[in-house]
Amino acid sequence: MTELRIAIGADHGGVELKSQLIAAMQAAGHQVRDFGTDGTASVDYPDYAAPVTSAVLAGEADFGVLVCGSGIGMQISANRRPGIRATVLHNGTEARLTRAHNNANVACFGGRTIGVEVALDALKLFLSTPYEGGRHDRRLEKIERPVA
Ligand SMILES: O=C(CO)[C@H](O)[C@H](O)[C@H](O)COP(=O)(O)O
Repeated sequence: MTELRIAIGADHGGVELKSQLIAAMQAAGHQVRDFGTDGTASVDYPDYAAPVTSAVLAGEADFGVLVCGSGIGMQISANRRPGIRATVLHNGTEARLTRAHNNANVACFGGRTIGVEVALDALKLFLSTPYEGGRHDRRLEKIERPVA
């Protein structure tokens, strides 16, 4: 697999899974930039979605990975930023499809809702599946276009 630059962040509900995802990505040869959090003290997920999505939008990271209790708060926060396409992943099929069809650039996980093996499988597929383009370009352009 090509070496990728990954920005990752989590709140307290995702910190354990974050460590496991980092270890797997580093073992696969990817370059990982960890924006925290590093402990189980209660924090606010938007504070971690912000620097990770900034790194993706600035071109400093190829992909972002965000983990909270459910993945949902991170997904909502990340998708407020134009140019970010973030998806909560529950399995490998969703990971493959959101790359192939949606050109997703941020993968979100629920540290309290997904098993580590399923998360690792989904992340591997997310990072290795290319965007298909073609008819999907038209739809992604419509997402970015202001609604009249
Ligand atoms: O945003 C979320 C819910 O959609 C995340 O799961 C958060 O991690 C969660 O809300 C944090 O909850 P806590 O009770 O403050 O630990």
